[in-house]
Amino acid sequence: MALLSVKNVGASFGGFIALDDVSLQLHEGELLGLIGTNGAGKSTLFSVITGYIPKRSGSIEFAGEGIDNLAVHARVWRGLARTFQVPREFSQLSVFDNMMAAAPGLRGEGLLSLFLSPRQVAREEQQAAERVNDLLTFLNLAKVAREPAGKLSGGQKKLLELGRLLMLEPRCIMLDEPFAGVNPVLIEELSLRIQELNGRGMTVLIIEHNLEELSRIVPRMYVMDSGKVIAEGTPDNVLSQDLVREAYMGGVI
Ligand SMILES: Nc1ncnc2c1ncn2[C@@H]1O[C@H](COP(=O)(O)OP(=O)(O)OP(=O)(O)O)[C@@H](O)[C@H]1O
Repeated sequence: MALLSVKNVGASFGGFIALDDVSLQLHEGELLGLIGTNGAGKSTLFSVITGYIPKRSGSIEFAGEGIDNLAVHARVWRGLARTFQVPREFSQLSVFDNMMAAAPGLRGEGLLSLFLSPRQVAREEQQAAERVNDLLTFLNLAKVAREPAGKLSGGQKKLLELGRLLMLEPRCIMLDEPFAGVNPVLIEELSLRIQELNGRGMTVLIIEHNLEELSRIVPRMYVMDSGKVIAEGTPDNVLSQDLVREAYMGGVI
């Protein structure tokens, strides 16, 4: 069954058509790739799915329900969460505090906390801190937990971004170029973590320009060009198609 179903979606910026009749199915538990040349519309599609950019036509369903009218945060509550090409960490805050800031529903400093007992507030924070520590260990970031996030390498920032996403306890994660600006050792690390998450049942959709690494880990991918989906299938099948080879540098992939 499709967890995420994008049907005939169109989107434009002024008169420019960025998405033209795009359809895509992401199955529960799948690890799916989305590739395409610069400006093909991949990030725009992520933004439309997550509600950052309105669509002009078509429909989007998540877990069997239409989400077209939901705001960004309401889509996140349903379990749909994304990263951005450029990580958005709070550079002055520690890695640990960046993770804590992503914890949903912490009421320690909210008005609601006036009606909760201090013990209840402390328990919630304790639970979030335990989750942060578990995730930092999983992501191999425990050793830099007290460092300011701005000091991390490009790859560690991507791992932190993934961690902040996982704090939301999503059902489906959408990663926008997770390997961009990351050294080969950390690409391997990130790749393993993504595969491990998927092995535990997480549904994953990845936009990536590193076709070699992506092809190694995803069983299936879509290809976009000029706002349209031009191919779908296994990496070997897709990357050998003439239309795809033409889109990529006139035939050289
Ligand atoms: N906010 C915007 N306003 C106007 N045009 C935009 C906007 N965002 C994207 N575009 C245009 O829409 C097209 C698709 O952009 P998009 O970022 O979705 O492509 P992409 O496939 O993610 O590319 P890349 O791989 O380079 O990130 C591009 O021509 C881009 O210039």
